[in-house]
Amino acid sequence: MATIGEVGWQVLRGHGIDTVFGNPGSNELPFLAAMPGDVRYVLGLHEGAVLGMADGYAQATGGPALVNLHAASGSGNAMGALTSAVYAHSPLVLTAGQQVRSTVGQEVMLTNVDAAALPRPLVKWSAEPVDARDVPRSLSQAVHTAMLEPRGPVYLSVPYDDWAAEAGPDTGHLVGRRTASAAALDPAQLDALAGMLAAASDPVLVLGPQVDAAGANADAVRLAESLACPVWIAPSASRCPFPTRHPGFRGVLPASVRDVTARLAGHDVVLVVGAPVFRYHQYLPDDLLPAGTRLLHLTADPAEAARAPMGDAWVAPVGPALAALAERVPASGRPAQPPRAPFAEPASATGHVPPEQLFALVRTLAPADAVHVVESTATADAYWAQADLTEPGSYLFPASGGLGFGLPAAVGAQLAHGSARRVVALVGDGSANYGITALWTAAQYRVPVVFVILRNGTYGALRGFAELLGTGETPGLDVPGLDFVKIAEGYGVPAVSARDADGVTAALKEAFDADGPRLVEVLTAPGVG
Ligand SMILES: Cc1ncc(Cn2c(C)c(CCOP(=O)(O)OP(=O)(O)O)sc2=O)c(N)n1
Ligand SMILES: [Ca+2]
Repeated sequence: MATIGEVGWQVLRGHGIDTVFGNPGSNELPFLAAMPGDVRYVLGLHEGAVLGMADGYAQATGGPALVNLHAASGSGNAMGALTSAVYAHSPLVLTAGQQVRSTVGQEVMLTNVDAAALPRPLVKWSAEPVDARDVPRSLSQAVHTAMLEPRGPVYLSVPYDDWAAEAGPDTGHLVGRRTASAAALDPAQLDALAGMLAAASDPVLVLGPQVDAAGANADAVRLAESLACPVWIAPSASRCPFPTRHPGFRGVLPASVRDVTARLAGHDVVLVVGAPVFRYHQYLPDDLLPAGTRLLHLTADPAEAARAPMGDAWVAPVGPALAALAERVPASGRPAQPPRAPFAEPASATGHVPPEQLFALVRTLAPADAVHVVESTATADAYWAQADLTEPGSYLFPASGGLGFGLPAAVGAQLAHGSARRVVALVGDGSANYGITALWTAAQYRVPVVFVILRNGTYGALRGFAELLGTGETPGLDVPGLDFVKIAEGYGVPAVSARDADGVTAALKEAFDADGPRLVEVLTAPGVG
């Protein structure tokens, strides 16, 4: 008779899972011993990097992505990265090894106490099967739950003696099982939405990560062109759902009530698609909407619809809904949006490369369809001023703002894209440290990410918040003395440092020509310590 481990892996392989991101402990070894030979194990040196790699991989492939962590300590290390995965609706299947089932109650070493409670509320579902014979069905439930709308991470803790147990006779039904999210807006709902948009005198679209995750960017363009309206990306953008050089594109909405309301002023109808309403960040209170503005909200996530503080919401997968609205909404007759102004020539400096100049160099030197994984938190305006993103899946940012996403997610995304698309990571010298061990995985597996570290010697975004909050010069705002060339080389990634445009140009050209990972440290501020 087959073992639980053999059948469990048959269930996972039946879903096309051929890669595991992990960091093992003794509790995980029996699961890994049963792993089929055609499954790739990608080792990360810290579980935060493991989770971040899996998140980048899942967002690039559409998922599911399998993660294997070590009991409570490994799961705990991954929690920071999980705060982004849950808001990114990333379909991750987290598995964690548990001590021998009969010893858990006495809390022997490496017991994951109350394992299913540990990752909540950062997962859609969390469980530890009450009997070894339920492990294969629980694995099946985990994959289906992660992939059904709204997608999201799940967690399954499995006592390590379960894997050798004998599987029951009925597990064969699990391997071929398929589930699908079929809910959609009905014709009356679509007609009502299309009617409100067509009747609007000055509509505006606000698009979120679900649009890009659904690959519905082109339908968003069709709808925007029918309406001849401006288009914003929703605040705290974790993906880019609309071509940034399209005439209608206006940028990313700022992340405060006051500034969102100011940007929406004058519009009588706002259609938000595929984003929460809204992921504000800076606390600057004001009216939630301009007077006379109606907000319509379309999302796949019922929780986003329910918790929004204003507007009317419809819950359905956003891809089919956008396509249907693009079909239904007639040309408005308004003049098309004027072409975007050419890129501004960014300022240069002596002894360092200002961020906007760096982003302009990346735009001109990276492949046109490069995937940008960004985690440089004080340079967003400069980045979007120079962004030329067209394809779906071109941009990833930590969805919860929890740092440690950038370097690992870039490795995961590049593993997903293979030779089809290059991934460039644009990460601050503060953020880089939270996921730095991903450099080792990139080196060991020869994952050709181009890592660009923006070195300004400070937590720039916190300096911005200190100004906003009037907290002055608090401790913990500067990160001097970090040598990312030595750090990178210590993890096996060839690296150079550059402090002028010629140096950056030469380094990026070499990096994008390389068949392995490269790191380019760029001094982006004067007098960096
Ligand atoms: C895990 C974690 N720790 C701390 C923070 C707080 N934090 C920190 C420490 C930031 C500074 C990031 O500095 P950077 O060098 O990466 O980029 P900038 O210099 O461009 O801000 S932004 C921010 O929200 C966070 N978001 N996530
Ligand atoms: Ca910095």
